Amino acid sequence: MIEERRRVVISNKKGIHARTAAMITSFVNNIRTKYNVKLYIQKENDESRLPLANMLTLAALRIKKGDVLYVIAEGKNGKEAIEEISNYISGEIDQRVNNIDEIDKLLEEHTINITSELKSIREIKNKFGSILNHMGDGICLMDNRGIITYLNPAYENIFNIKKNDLIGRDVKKVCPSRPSIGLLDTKEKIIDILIRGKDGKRILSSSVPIFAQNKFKGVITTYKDVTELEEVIQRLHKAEEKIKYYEEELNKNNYVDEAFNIIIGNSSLLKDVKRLASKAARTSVNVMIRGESGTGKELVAKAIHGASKRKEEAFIKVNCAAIPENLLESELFGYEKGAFTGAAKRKIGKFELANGGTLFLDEIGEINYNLQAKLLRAIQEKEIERLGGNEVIKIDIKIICATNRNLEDMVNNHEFREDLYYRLNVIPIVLPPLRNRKEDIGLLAEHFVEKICKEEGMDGKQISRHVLSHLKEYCWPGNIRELENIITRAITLSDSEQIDVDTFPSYMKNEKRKNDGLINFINGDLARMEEYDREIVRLALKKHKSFNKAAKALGLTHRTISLKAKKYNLI
Ligand SMILES: Nc1ncnc2c1ncn2[C@@H]1O[C@H](COP(=O)(O)OP(=O)(O)OP(=O)(O)O)[C@@H](O)[C@H]1O
Repeated sequence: MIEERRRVVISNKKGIHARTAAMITSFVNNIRTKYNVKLYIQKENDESRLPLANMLTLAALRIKKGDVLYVIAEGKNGKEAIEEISNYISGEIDQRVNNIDEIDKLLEEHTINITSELKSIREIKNKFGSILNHMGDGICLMDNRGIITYLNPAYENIFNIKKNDLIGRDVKKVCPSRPSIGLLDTKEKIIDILIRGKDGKRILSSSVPIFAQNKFKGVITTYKDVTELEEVIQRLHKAEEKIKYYEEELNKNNYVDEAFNIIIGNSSLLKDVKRLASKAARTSVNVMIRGESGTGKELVAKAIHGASKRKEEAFIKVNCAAIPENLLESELFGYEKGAFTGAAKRKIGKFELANGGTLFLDEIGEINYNLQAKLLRAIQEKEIERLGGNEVIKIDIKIICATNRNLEDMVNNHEFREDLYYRLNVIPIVLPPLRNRKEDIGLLAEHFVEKICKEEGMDGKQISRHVLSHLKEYCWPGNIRELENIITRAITLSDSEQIDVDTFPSYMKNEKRKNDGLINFINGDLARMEEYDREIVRLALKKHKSFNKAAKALGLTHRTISLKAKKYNLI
């Protein structure tokens, strides 16, 4: 874009007042049309240029005689345009009045324009005023010297102060710690600075500099009261911490150490056992494992040891039923050479061997009454003496006991010491019999097939659903040990890859028939409600062979019975 500029010294006696401005504007308008240019004016020592189109703009510059102006033209014919304008305004403009009517008309038009512009400016001012007055954030305006020029009602609320006490005053004196003061020098915005009100309120302040025509005019600052928000955030943090704590606690409760992976089964009963046993492993207290023979008591004891901090130390098992009564004491506590006839050399007892580790006392119910007292003392005092010796040996042992006997009855019959009972029964873990967790039979059977095939060096044999359903129907008086035996036998006797039902012992088949009865199917014991539910659904499906008919027979919906069949693994 071609730009021309020309320096003009004003020689008009009265400078450029309203009438002169009107005359210039009228002249300039003709020039603009004649040469098709854009025209500007700029006062000397002023950076901003103004469009030369409006008499108001011109008059507002208050140009006096002798002032210097630059006339600027943009456009192809700018040179000619500037020439004519410069000549016009550099002379005695007032003497050029030849048509006073035209000038008056011009002035009248401008007066109308001014009035309507003023009106719209006033409207804008009112709108902004009302917006600022109703804003939730506090607003403070100060000029370029730091004099407070405006405060809105929200500001008064946030700082609990009357605006009249501050307006017109120097911010550095009345609010010396305000971050916005820094802007008077830096003229750079600052965002989201947290300040504190006198009453402890937390207030977020952001300040931006105001520029008009590149001149720094002042600062506008907004203040947001975030006290409540902060409190909510703090409450939220606290709630999050609590949730984290509860989650950790829950995880601790649900956590099962991987040492328990040796225990196969996914039934909810077994999961409960694993969770409790895993917890017991993390403590130093004694554990009593109860359950029928072959339910996995020893396996659980080993897993507890494996999950405890003693896992690198010894796990010593004593089967109290397998050792003759008169030998059990020396087996447990050891003896010195010559302690009794036949004691040719010193023998270290199981307590000493287990020191630092775990002592598993299986069949604890078989210990005689006298030995129970010695056992109690050793556990209580945490020390033992070898038979025939007088050296006191400190022991640090986790005791895990197991029994399938009814210890409570034994206590009542004075066959088992009550004090020892309470000492050992700190965390009782009850292993459910296999018949009460038939959901586990599938997993266990597959586990044993794989294990036995590996041990016997056989190719992988398989168990069909048909065989599995046979296994599930049996009541398993010998529990998992029996299941393992039957699978070993079946694998050995089956000629084909598939394990055959014919290889099952005949008592199993007879038992199956016996168990078709409802209430008696668990050796006369009562089972959990769920087990009966499962049995009823199983029998109904077996008899009716369709969900619809079975549901009708039991007075259930098709959906309910199919859900139950799925839940109980019957399909
Ligand atoms: N959940 C299980 N997963 C895998 N194997 C198991 C499980 N429960 C038991 N067994 C196996 O079954 C057999 C019997 O288990 P264990 O000796 O632990 O039972 P027990 O209750 O101590 O028996 P008893 O009262 O007769 O001493 C073992 O070979 C064991 O490995």
